[in-house]
Amino acid sequence: MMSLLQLSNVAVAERLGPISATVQPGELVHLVGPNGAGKSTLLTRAAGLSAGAGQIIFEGRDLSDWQPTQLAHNRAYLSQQQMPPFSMPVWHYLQLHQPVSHTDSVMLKLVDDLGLADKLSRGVNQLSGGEWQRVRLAAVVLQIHPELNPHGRLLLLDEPMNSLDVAQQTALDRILVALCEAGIAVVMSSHDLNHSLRHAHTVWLLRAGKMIAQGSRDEVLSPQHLATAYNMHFRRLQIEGHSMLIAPL
Ligand SMILES: Nc1ncnc2c1ncn2[C@@H]1O[C@H](COP(=O)(O)OP(=O)(O)OP(=O)(O)O)[C@@H](O)[C@H]1O
Repeated sequence: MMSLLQLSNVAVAERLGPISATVQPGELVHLVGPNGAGKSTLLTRAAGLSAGAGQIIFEGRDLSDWQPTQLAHNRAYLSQQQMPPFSMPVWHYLQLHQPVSHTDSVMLKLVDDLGLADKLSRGVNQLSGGEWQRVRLAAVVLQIHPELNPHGRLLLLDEPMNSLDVAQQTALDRILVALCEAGIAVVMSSHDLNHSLRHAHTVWLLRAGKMIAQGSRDEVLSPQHLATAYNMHFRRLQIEGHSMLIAPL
């Protein structure tokens, strides 16, 4: 089977690489590693938003051959959170990002699932940090939503759980699971190792720009690999059928 996304010796100056990895349709990849490991650099490169060495094949075509407008139909990218430097109502911001021009039932359901129904007429610069993060998430999900866009394939998310409370994190988890079940691949960075240990299909562990382990969550999030990445000696326990990582004090 052809991979959806294939990274071959991808590198960015001395900050990242060489990284080789593949992503399959419907796969949920968690990108983990210490601050400065290169997670954001890898995501922007995979999104086609920065240049560097190596090759990226997306849907069978070299990423550098894609036009930006075409790419926007097939993949969506969420950068790390910044508060908006502009003002517009939430509903308008969301309409700008969805592939259909009318207010669609998919948008209304997503807005409801993310607890934004009573914020639609609020200005985007008058939201709390977590509310603005949920609006940004709704926008990128709409961009590639399988019910609105037949071309949507890939969602790249840089620390999507930032600023979300635990209920909102769970709501987002459900949305991501449903997207993966519909065949969308998700690659997201995260600092919550226990969340990755529970939800990721695949984990890529980066340290100092290098991929030090990639594979199933159980293999990659082992105390041995984590000691190499973080220089910390985690313990892994089984609690009510779930694996959990306990950090040393
Ligand atoms: N614009 C830039 N120019 C030069 N170096 C940069 C730039 N942005 C980031 N870096 C460096 O590249 C390396 C990787 O940074 P990156 O932001 O990709 O890490 P990260 O894993 O996403 O970190 P964090 O967990 O802190 O968000 C770091 O050493 C960082 O200092």
